[in-house]
Amino acid sequence: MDIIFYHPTFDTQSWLAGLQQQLPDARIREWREGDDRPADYALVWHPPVEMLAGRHQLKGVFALGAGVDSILSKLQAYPDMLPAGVPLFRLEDTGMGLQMQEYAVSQVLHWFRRFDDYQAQKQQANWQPLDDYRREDFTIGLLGAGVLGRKVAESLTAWGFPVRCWSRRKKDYPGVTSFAGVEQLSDFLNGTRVLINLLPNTPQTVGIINASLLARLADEAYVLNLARGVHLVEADLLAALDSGKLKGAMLDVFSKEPLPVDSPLWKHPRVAITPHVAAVTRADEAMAYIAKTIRQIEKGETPTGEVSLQHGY
Ligand SMILES: NC(=O)C1=CN([C@@H]2O[C@H](COP(=O)(O)OP(=O)(O)OC[C@H]3O[C@@H](n4cnc5c(N)ncnc54)[C@H](OP(=O)(O)O)[C@@H]3O)[C@@H](O)[C@H]2O)C=CC1
Ligand SMILES: O=C(O)C(=O)CO
Repeated sequence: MDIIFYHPTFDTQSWLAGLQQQLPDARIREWREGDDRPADYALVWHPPVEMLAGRHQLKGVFALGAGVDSILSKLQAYPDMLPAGVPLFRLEDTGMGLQMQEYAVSQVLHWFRRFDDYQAQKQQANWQPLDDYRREDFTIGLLGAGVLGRKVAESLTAWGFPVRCWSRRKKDYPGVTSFAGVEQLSDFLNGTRVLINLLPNTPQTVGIINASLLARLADEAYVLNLARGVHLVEADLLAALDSGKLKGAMLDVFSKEPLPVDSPLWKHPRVAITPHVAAVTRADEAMAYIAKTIRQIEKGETPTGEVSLQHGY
């Protein structure tokens, strides 16, 4: 079996070596411009169109991340990039679930224990105990309840917070109230104090966190965007912070990355920023997952993790 690999920033040699250990019988090579030799599988991130176009013999393409929006948007522009019938897989969790849990739990607790207020008081040398927040007033709402959203929901129910989720299809997760579809979005938002976004970037979800959505959250709400920058209308977020509707926001992803130095988000006292690091691809776990999936395909089994081109995630 032949496998081609392309990632613009990963350490290609260590990936090739690691994959070889997982799949000792495979011939694995870095794809370089002009390489049109046969391949059974392609492992990619931001692939050049010519890497995949015309490769009808591929048995699978693996995105080296959880979100496939960059590949699918390229596919919109170049529909022949992924030959018809070739399945596209993405990374399901592979260590990202735990990272998302760490991020979400630490920030929710930061807001719940009012560390943002105490930090502001510290600037004024102000020694002033504040009223505790109550868990029942701190409902967490997860936009997106897939592989990562579910993990984050689990970690927050474990801390005793009321947790609800919103997805396309209804969920039955222990301790989590499920809302599904656009018709239940308002009910989901009503009373949500901390909104955590883990949706995929699709035509239906772009710009979903906008002024009208923010207005429906509980007062003094918080927003944690862990998914994609295009989900959030940054100007609407700033307006909601300045009006007092929102108390704080923590953003890992931005409509333009790196976030431009002149973005007002950098200077806003109630916006915290991380540079798209909420959950990164863990090489060992990703390689083990890809190898397992390839073995399943080779045995004629149906693995999970295939992207629905119809739904865009
Ligand atoms: N910041 C970072 O470092 C990282 C960000 N990400 C982002 O997180 C996203 C989520 O990842 P993951 O959990 O693995 O993805 P999944 O595909 O497993 O989950 C997506 C969830 O969104 C729901 N959904 C999709 N479209 C809609 C819609 N139109 N209306 C309502 N719900 C919808 C799905 O509903 P249903 O369950 O019904 O299908 C599902 O619950 C990725 O797409 C990526 O963009 C991922 C990794 C790292
Ligand atoms: O895997 C993804 O989709 C990411 O955003 C990684 O940072």
